[in-house]
Amino acid sequence: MKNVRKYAVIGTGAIGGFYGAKLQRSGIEVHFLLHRDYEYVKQHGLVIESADGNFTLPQVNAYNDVNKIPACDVVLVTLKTTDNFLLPKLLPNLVKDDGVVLVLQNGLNLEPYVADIVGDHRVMGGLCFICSNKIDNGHIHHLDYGQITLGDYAKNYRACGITERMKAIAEDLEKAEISIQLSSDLLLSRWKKLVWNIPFNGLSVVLRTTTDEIMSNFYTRNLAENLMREVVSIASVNQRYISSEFVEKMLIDTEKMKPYSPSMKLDYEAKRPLEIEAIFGNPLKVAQQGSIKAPRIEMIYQQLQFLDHFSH
Ligand SMILES: NC(=O)C1=CN([C@@H]2O[C@H](COP(=O)(O)OP(=O)(O)OC[C@H]3O[C@@H](n4cnc5c(N)ncnc54)[C@H](OP(=O)(O)O)[C@@H]3O)[C@@H](O)[C@H]2O)C=CC1
Ligand SMILES: CC(C)(CO)C(=O)C(=O)O
Repeated sequence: MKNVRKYAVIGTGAIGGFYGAKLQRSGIEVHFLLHRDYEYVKQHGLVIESADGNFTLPQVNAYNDVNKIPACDVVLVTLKTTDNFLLPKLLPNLVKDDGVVLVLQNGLNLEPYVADIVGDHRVMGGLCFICSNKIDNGHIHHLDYGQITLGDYAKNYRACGITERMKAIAEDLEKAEISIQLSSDLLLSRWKKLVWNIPFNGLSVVLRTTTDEIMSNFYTRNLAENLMREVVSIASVNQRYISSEFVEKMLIDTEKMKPYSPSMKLDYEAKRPLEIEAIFGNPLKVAQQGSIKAPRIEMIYQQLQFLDHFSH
């Protein structure tokens, strides 16, 4: 991988717009693929209203055709996972031979899907701990947090330690004032994130509520904890082991969080498709493979399917 890296952002929304804009602000060359607000962003650029300080980029490299973007060293995938069916068309010519596709989405088994398109050696994953929303054309509202946990990918999610290319990308992101943690085991990090996303993304939609209300009620706090424990038992099918202390910490951290609507709740309110398969369906497939019972997750999966079917 070269010393000076060129980035592409596939999906200039809440997280792609935010991280991409920070990278460009730090002096890195970034190319943004846009969708409905392409004309607007081409003319006016991006506005980032952020808890870390507001800033504007009056000019960005905006595209509505992936074929016009030059081949890049790092391609950030920041579409909703419900749009991942687009990736076989978007990725092959965009990533350089020695480049990587960095999958920044929520969910499980996203990297193997991308690896089938670009090869196992050109994939990396990242877990975003950020509260952000795209509120208008070219306008991102970043509310809180922002750290990315980066992990390299190898076939079947073999843990690959801290690689040189991870360090190189982390350096770019840190220079752009994005906080980074390096994970030596991407699959373990994905399961740990699901310990949070499965209860809170699911319950906030099904119960039309926010994290603080879930945590303040005896019954829903218990339900969240039991959902977390189901996630932990499914992870063991992948030989990834998560301690009870980790579950406890997640609960305590969530209690301390400002009241929040997770990304799936924002999607539901905006009548956008819900990321059910990536966050619930794929973990449930692993449960099935390992003959693990996860009745609460399964029920939320079924309820979400119902809500998603009638909401857009
Ligand atoms: N938002 C958050 O705080 C967090 C999000 N995540 C995860 O990050 C991922 C991205 O989520 P988020 O940023 O919120 O999603 P957004 O919906 O804000 O962003 C996705 C972007 O993809 C664009 N897009 C859709 N179709 C196309 C297309 N055909 N070509 C080009 N661009 C397209 C959309 O454009 P348009 O709107 O014009 O269609 C939109 O701007 C998800 O997996 C989510 O779970 C993880 C942690 C926190
Ligand atoms: C954990 C959280 C809230 C952001 O870090 C998230 O993943 C989401 O909103 O889906």
